[in-house]
Amino acid sequence: MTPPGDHPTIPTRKVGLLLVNLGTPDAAEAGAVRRYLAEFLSDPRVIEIPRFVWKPILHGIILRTRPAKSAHAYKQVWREDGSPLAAITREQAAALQGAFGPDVIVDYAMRYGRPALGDRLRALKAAGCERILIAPLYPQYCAATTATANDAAFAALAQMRWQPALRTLPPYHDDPAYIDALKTSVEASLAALDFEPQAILASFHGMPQRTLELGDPYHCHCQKTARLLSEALGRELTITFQSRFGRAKWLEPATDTVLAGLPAKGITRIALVAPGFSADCVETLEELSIRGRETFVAAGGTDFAALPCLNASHVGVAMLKKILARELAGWADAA
Ligand SMILES: C=CC1=C(C)c2cc3[nH]c(cc4nc(cc5[nH]c(cc1n2)c(C)c5CCC(=O)O)C(CCC(=O)O)=C4C)c(C)c3C=C
Ligand SMILES: [Fe+2]
Ligand SMILES: [Fe+2]
Repeated sequence: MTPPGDHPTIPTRKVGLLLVNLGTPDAAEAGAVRRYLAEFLSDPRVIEIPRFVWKPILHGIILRTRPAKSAHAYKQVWREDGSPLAAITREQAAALQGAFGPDVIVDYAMRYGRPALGDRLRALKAAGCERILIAPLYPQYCAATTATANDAAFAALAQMRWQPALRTLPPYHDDPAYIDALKTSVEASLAALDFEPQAILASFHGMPQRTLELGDPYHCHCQKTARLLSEALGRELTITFQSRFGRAKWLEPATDTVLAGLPAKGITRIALVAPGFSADCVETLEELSIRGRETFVAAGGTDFAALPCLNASHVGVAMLKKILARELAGWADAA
């Protein structure tokens, strides 16, 4: 039977896989950084204080002072193809295209900035995806990252008459495939160094201490990843938390404080790994690799190496393929 003229077109059935990362400015310029920070830091999942207290601070102080400082940081790590975080996430999506068979369309989005999560979700739906796996690429669950990415996906669905079925990637902080990929990557990076580190630091993005008390599992997930990675490597790891923001108490010990204190304890040769970041970004390339090194050397350190994240490396992509294939089970078989 021919459908009536106003009947919606029904595209071929597909499955969508949307990789999601935090977000990043469109350019390493104060204006673009201000737009990005305004969106990011207005998210109540990120800043958990009453809006009437936070808004004047954000608009009266932070957005007047921070963009220029952050733009300077972004300028130092910016690539020809854009922000490292967006460029690497794009590479990860490209490397996974076709990995789950011809009926799975792989795309990527940013929670803040572009490509916008809602836009890419609607594009997958328009391409015929009746089932979509949202994959926030955060190994350790955190309300400020994982939950807000999922919130944005559900908010986009709330606007749809004909919704796709949705799955979300659970945290993978203790997944053997993830720990194994980290171990392989860290061992290869260590083998390429021209010095023998006396200590390895595992630096995770920090969070306000209060979020731990409110029940966020992030701190425990970081501890477990570090313990499992340390066991896999057969050597001790010192866990630290970086990127402190604002005046509240954040998780400790702080990466910069530890870096400044190690040489006085006779530790002058170190390697630093950032297992919580699935892609290198301003927080690893500028805060750790550039400023972290400066802090360590100024305190008397002699040898410093910030190891690369898993990124779109062979082991990194193989790990993503494994954990994503499991979440796509019943929807699509890995090719
Ligand atoms: C209160 C502020 C912040 C919280 C909470 C927070 C949590 C959090 N962030 C990441 C991962 C990333 N953060 C990145 C940048 C970044 N983070 C904050 C603040 C908070 N993050 C700011 C202000 C910025 C921007 C950079 C700057 O101005 O210093 C990035 C990199 C983005 C990029 O463009 O490269 C990532 C990735 C996690 C995992 C997390 C909670 C666990
Ligand atoms: Fe952050
Ligand atoms: Fe930072």
